[in-house]
Amino acid sequence: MIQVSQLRKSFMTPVVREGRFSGIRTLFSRDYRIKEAVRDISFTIGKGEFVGYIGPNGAGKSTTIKMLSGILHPSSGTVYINGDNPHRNRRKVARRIGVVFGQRSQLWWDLPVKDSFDILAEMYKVAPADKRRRLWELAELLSLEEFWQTPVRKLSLGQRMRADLAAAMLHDPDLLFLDEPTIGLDVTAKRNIRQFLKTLNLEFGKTVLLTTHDMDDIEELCSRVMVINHGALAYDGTIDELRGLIGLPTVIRVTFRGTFSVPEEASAGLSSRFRVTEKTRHGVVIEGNRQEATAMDMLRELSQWGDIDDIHMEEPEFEDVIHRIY
Ligand SMILES: Nc1ncnc2c1ncn2[C@@H]1O[C@H](COP(=O)(O)OP(=O)(O)OP(=O)(O)O)[C@@H](O)[C@H]1O
Repeated sequence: MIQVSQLRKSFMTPVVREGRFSGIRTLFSRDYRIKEAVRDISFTIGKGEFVGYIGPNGAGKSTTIKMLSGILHPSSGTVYINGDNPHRNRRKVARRIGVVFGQRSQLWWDLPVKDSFDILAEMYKVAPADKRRRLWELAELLSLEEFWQTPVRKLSLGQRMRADLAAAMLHDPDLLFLDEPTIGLDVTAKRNIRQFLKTLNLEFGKTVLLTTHDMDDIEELCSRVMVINHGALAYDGTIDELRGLIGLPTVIRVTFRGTFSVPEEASAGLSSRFRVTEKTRHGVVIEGNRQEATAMDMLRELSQWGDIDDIHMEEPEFEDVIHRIY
């Protein structure tokens, strides 16, 4: 569905002059600095995937999304959306994709929400019957009626985001690019948006590429995560594999029924599969790396120490994992 090969984008920015009349001198400067915002990125995304695209500020996420949606022209490399080049076949590709930039609205600021949808339906040539049906579905999923007649500038951030998401779906695209759709929202609003995105993906089979700084968005929604850092792809895989690669331990707390005995090599930290970090009268706490031993391996070994009564497992926080990469 999306094929990206050796994608690059460089920006030329004038070198900022210092001293008197620095603004004017910068404006007429012939010295430029090249900023490589995206460097040799390649990936493919299949139909129905929900992929998180994460990275620190300035890593190149928005620049990538702009190239995928045809807003920016790559310096080199190729992008194909369903076999089409989004820059050359911009109109055709635009019909297949929906884009939401959380920081900017695509709705008309002074018009009631309803009017923006009328304009968008015209622009995308959505047939009146389709428009009615989709608006009915979207209004149901995103509770649009409460602000249907309100000018966009008077909407709360959460309402504005719901309206923007609905607007992006009005022409029924199969692919959604979302750039920070939960930015600045409170917990309830975030939950509602995530629920909507889950429904789009699971029930309507939409493919989603999501950029966010909210790791809960990623954990809740994405089966795959791509990490971009300094313009280059640093990781592409599942969240669990990423946890394993980074090597932060999984913590397992076990209590035993009655007596139990910890083998000497485990007490001494000689077991290569995990370490015992705490021992009490009722049980132990162990830490293990899921790359070296699965949770089942660890539990199988623990069950030989005594009669297990209760188990509590804590995966490393995704946030901590991400800090290790950035
Ligand atoms: N039009 C532009 N002209 C010059 N430099 C730009 C332009 N757009 C982006 N950049 C630079 O390219 C780099 C990548 O920017 P981009 O907006 O893609 O990052 P991002 O990962 O989306 O960041 P954030 O998380 O802060 O939104 C940054 O250093 C940015 O300053």
